[in-house]
Amino acid sequence: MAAPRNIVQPSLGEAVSYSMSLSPTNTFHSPPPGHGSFMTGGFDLRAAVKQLKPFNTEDIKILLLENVNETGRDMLKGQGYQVEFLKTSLPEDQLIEKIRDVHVIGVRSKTHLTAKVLKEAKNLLVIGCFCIGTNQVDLDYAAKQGIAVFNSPFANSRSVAELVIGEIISLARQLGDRSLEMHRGTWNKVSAKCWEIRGKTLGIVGYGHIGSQLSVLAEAMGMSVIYYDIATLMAIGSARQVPTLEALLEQADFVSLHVPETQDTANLMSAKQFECMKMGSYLINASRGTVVDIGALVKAMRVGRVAGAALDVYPNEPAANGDYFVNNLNGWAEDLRGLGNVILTPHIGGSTEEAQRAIGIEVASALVRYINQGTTLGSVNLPEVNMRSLTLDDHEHARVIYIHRNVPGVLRKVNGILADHNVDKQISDSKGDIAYLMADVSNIKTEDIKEIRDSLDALSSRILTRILY
Ligand SMILES: NC(=O)C1=CN([C@@H]2O[C@H](COP(=O)(O)OP(=O)(O)OC[C@H]3O[C@@H](n4cnc5c(N)ncnc54)[C@H](O)[C@@H]3O)[C@@H](O)[C@H]2O)C=CC1
Ligand SMILES: O=C(O)C(=O)COP(=O)(O)O
Repeated sequence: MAAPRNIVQPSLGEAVSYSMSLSPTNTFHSPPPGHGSFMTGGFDLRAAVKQLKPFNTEDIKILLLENVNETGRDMLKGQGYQVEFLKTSLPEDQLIEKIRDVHVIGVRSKTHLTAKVLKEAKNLLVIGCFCIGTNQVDLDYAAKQGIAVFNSPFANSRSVAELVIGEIISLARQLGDRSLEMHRGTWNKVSAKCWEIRGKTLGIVGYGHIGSQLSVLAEAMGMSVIYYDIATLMAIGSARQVPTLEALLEQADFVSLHVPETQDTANLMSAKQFECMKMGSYLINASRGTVVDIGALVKAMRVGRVAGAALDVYPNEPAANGDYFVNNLNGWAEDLRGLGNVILTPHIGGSTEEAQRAIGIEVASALVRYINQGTTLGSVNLPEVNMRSLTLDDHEHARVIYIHRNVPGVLRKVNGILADHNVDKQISDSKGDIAYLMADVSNIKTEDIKEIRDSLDALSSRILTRILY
């Protein structure tokens, strides 16, 4: 395990603690519980974050990859941070080179922040996933380094659900093929094996944010909805949960996958599962490429078990736009391209103006709150800790943040260090092996801050110490 770290000023190349002063004009108030949206219960997070204006924000270096929306970019730049923006992801060697220098990185689904990459990120405080999925980040490793990870849990769910509705109709009517034929100059008017979707059964695998949203839209189109999920979940409308994946596959005319990428969902749809599907049924995958065994899908289509498929996601997606589908997918790409009624899209499920704008605001807001206030609300890998804002009209206040291993006796030691100071408020929580403590201390002198920091740094439980003042 890498040595514990303070926040390092990268230009110095040596480990020095990072401190941040907060402007007396700061009027930010922490959001109420029920986070997750930038507008929560009448609380306008965008307006609140706008008012945050800490000193020295220009010391914070941020790298934004994969064309993060300008709403997010603008919000971060508005804080005074140094923001470098790239439209694409980066190959691993270039990513490692760049990540060494930054305090914050913003990515989408293509950038793999593995333990190997994060090991080099000595200054990294926080990762923003400007998307739903967080499978591209080694969340455990990040937590063990005291690096918080935030995402946007549902800002693009509707966009994905709408795309799937479009694909269900497109597959049922063979729209992709008819359009391609017309582009090539061929008029081919057919009705054989073209269907209405009204009255057909949609089987949704994974009934979370996207699956349940899709359920509502599909019922409105006259479909019957069944779903399979590892959790027992409340059915929306007239939808019905079925006990097994096989039960769903045996009944559904259309199967749509909405599970996360996990060990359990790898090749969830393989030869055995395709055999359970109804003859002439359809498959849609807008979840993750690893969920479907492409070779097995091709074979199931060749024997007519699957009459059409729409794929938005693939194993090993490329870092940038360009040639991809040649000699890819373990050699199955050519087969897939040669099949009729297959809709192939380049991972565009969440790519709408609405979704990207909302994600930009939501994730950038979480980053600003974390950088400036230490608030972990919405973090996917650290305990969620929220404390009302620092008292900002008095410079003799400091916020102590101590991320540590969750072992016995830490609070006694930390409170021993803080014992002679005036602790206004304090909160601590843990998630597995990692614990997060915040304490606001008043009437404190600069030399006291250094002493507190040095003492906390000396504790064997320490992962990361930050002091904001
Ligand atoms: N194509 C695209 O552009 C997009 C793709 N996605 C993908 O869609 C996935 C789902 O997104 P959400 O609905 O927001 O996630 P969610 O977390 O709200 O729902 C996922 C559901 O899958 C269930 N699940 C997990 N493992 C399962 C298994 N082995 N079998 C059956 N059910 C299982 C969970 O219990 C949960 O109810 C994301 O993880 C992401 O990978 C998300 C957004 C855009
Ligand atoms: O939100 C997600 O998980 C997605 O799959 C969308 O990814 P993207 O932001 O388009 O790289």
